[in-house]
Amino acid sequence: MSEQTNQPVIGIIGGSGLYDVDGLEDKTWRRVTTPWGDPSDELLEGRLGGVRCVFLPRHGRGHPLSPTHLNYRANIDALKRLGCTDVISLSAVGSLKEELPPGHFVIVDQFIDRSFAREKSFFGEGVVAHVSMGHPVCARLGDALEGACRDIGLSVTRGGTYLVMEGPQFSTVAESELYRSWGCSVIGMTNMPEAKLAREAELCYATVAMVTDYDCWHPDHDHVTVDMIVKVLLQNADNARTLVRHVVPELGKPRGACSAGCDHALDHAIITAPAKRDPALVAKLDAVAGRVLGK
Ligand SMILES: CSC[C@H]1O[C@H](OP(=O)(O)O)[C@H](O)[C@@H]1O
Ligand SMILES: Nc1ncnc2[nH]cnc12
Repeated sequence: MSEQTNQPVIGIIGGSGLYDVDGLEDKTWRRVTTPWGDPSDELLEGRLGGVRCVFLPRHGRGHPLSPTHLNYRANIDALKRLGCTDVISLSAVGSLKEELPPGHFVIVDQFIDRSFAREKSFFGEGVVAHVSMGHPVCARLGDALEGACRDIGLSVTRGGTYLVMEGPQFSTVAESELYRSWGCSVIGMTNMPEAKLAREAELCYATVAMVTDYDCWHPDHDHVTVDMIVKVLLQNADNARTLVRHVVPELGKPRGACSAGCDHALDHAIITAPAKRDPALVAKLDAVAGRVLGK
């Protein structure tokens, strides 16, 4: 029999417009410190349908943090440190395809990372690791999210590529058209390096990309503005909260090891010989890689 994850714990990262979740029992905001610095905010712990979950507002409550200035490593470490096994990313995105209108949800399955001003790995000098990113999204989580969206009647597409831009400015028309020519479905500023770090931390990760606008390429729609995004976000955020209430009890059922292998991503990733490892970095990796490095 496969290894049991007896008690899955569901992490939820709320993006723009999502600074809390409702329906949580026994909830407390908890400050978490990590070796990588401070996460975006306190983390909200509680239970949904008896399942433990942990919510983190990606940009902090009141949205003080821009995509470039998020401490992605601290956010993922904090979720792992609190015992999360699965992470759902809820993110506002622009649409790069006609058939993905505002209000539509996309369970993306690929990313193109064009961010460039961020710390992208927990590893480095003293402990070098290369994890596989061929399939950056946990298909098991994606299945559950797709099923839950359909159950509650949301308009959803399974699969698609999320282009991660650095921002904070929105794209030029030439950039938007370039990403369209690459076949990308949606554009946003936050899901990388988040997904890479989740993989390094052996967390199952999947994104619900919630379309707010048509970016700037569509001849019949105004170019994206924050005002435009916020208007659509309110409805998207309500739908996302319903989705969370629906999917968390499902994901919290006891299960075997992740069928997609996310929880063993470090099995063959670390190349630095034990004798050459930097003890200070090994210590910082206690939550993220304690399973393979020893606590
Ligand atoms: C406020 S609109 C632009 C902002 O919204 C998205 O963030 P998130 O993924 O956290 O919802 C987008 O990536 C930008 O950061
Ligand atoms: N058009 C867009 N570009 C980048 N990030 C976004 N988030 C929401 N809409 C966006």
